[in-house]
Amino acid sequence: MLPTQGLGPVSHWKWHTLNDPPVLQQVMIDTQMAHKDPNIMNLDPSRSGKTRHDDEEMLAIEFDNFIKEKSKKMSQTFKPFQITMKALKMNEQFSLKVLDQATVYLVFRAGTTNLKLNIGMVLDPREIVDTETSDLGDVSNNMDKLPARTDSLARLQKSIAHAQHYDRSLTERDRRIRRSVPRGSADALTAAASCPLRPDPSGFTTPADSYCKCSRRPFSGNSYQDDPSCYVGSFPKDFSYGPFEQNGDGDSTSLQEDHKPRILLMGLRRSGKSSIQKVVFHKMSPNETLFLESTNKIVKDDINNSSFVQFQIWDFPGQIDFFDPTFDSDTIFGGCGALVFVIDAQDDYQEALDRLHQTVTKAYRVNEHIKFEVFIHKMESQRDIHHRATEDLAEAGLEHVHLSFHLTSIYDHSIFEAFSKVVQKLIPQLPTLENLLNILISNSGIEKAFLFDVVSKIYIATDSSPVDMQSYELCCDMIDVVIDISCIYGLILLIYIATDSSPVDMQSYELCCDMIDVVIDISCIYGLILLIYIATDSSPVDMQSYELCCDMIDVLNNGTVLYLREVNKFLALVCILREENFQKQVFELRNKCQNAVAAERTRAGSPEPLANGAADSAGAYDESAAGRPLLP
Ligand SMILES: Nc1nc2c(ncn2[C@@H]2O[C@H](COP(=O)(O)OP(=O)(O)OP(=O)(O)O)[C@@H](O)[C@H]2O)c(=O)[nH]1
Repeated sequence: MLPTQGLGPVSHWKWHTLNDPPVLQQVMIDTQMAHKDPNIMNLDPSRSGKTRHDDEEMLAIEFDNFIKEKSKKMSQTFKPFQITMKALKMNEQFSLKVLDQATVYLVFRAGTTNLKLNIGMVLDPREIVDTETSDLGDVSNNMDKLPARTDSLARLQKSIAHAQHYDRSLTERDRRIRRSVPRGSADALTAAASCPLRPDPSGFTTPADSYCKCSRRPFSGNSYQDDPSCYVGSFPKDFSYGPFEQNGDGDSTSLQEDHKPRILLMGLRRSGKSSIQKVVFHKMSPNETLFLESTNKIVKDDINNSSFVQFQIWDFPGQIDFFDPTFDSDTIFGGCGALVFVIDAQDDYQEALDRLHQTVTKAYRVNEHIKFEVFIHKMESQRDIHHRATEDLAEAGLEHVHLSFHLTSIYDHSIFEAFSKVVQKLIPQLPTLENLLNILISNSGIEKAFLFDVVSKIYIATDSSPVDMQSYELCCDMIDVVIDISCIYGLILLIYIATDSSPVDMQSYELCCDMIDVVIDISCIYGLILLIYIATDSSPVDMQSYELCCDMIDVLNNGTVLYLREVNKFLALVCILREENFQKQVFELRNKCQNAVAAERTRAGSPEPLANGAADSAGAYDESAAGRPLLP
């Protein structure tokens, strides 16, 4: 407590047991007031301008007492005690009212203003050694104990932990963003943000122009030169395909005109067709699908905004009747690439199997090239369904018709995985893409590479190594994080750090700083690089991203790096690789960049940076960083 002039020298109340009156003690060592707030100091006019000189002898005595008191406290066993209610006037405005350990009111009264703050808490006596300097945030109390005794305590603990983490990360972010001395890397970031991925295809660029055009500010939507509508560097948050188009079943003109691959969603009523479509392509959360109304006409959805995923999905009503004369099976099945039949495995599926059989035979007669995909949806009893469905077809003489079965649920990533496979079969470039990814991983130490459609999170292609669900989920989570963060901050570059609660060590921190520099350097030349580097705990940018990252941490705490590179507005390459391989790649890439810059300068006949400051990639490239080892 800060005394006023009338009260005496610097002193504080010491309150050892709540049943004894607190004792006012003079403070010799100013432990609590290392950073004096001038505003508070001004409240005491008697001390203005004066500095208190410490009395060496008194300090020595107090220090000695302090040690003795501390050791006594440490050996002492605390016993729980009953508290008698107490009120204590501290000064003219403040008073304290103690009801029990958890209810201690600090009351402020000034005129008609009356404020009350509960500062009580139940402390764990085994952990409190020093009551003098403990801060509320420093001591653990009953609420910190895990596992929490009740759900509400658990929620409270989670919120507190989140809030503390959030607070720490904000401070950390602030510290990093508001550097007092501008650094080269900040300029590099500006330059990188304005750098197109590819040189101007028109060819009318000077050598100096060919890498960067930095007329744009980093946080605005940057564009490809060949596609002004494409953003580089930040996926918009409200990322989705165009409006959900609802054409009635009579719209046959547009059916014939449209040559995009068509995917039909069929199945019994309430099997989950519309939910699948909404969750995968319209970002609906699974819980919201509970409120979906039954579909009563064919709903056509154009998935056409993406560079690769261009098709239509037709969602059929569950009760569709193939024998109805208005059902034009030639038009419907004729232009169909894939037919996804959804079976609700939680329901009695005999009827669904009958309908599957009926649908496949009808469709096959019209179009032999249809890919038949069966989603065994909502559950795991796929074996029986699989067996009986193929048996039924064989009995009808259609044993050569191939059905691909997928176990799906909208409540996990399985529905995205299954849809990825459906879409991949419709992409003519798939073998080339797979080949390229195979070449990429065999030359780079990458363990798994996915080419993602970032909107739907279905993957267009992957290398030929098996896909495990966990890696796929990780990559999906990463896309979510990147979309969240890039749209909040418009940053093109991110080193994202998260792990368990182990302390941050300086070495990993410095390593991350180095990596930021390196990636900025590279992105100056190669355009956009988005990177999530999981290394240590710090700096989540927002709660949602933090939670997503937490999910990833469980898997990625063993030196694995997730790497995302935006290919264009809708496509991203996401790779999983070992940390040491990543270091190697980054290092090699950096050397290549350095050589490229040097070659470009020689070609331009200019030993100086190509253009000034942030407006030029070469200028922004920090050469002193090039020879610096990545690892401290
Ligand atoms: N448990 C579970 N429920 C799901 C899943 N997918 C969808 N559902 C639920 O199934 C119900 C029916 O979903 P819809 O998408 O309306 O089914 P539909 O096949 O389009 O139905 P119709 O339009 O009548 O043909 C909804 O309550 C969904 O929440 C899933 O994977 N698991």
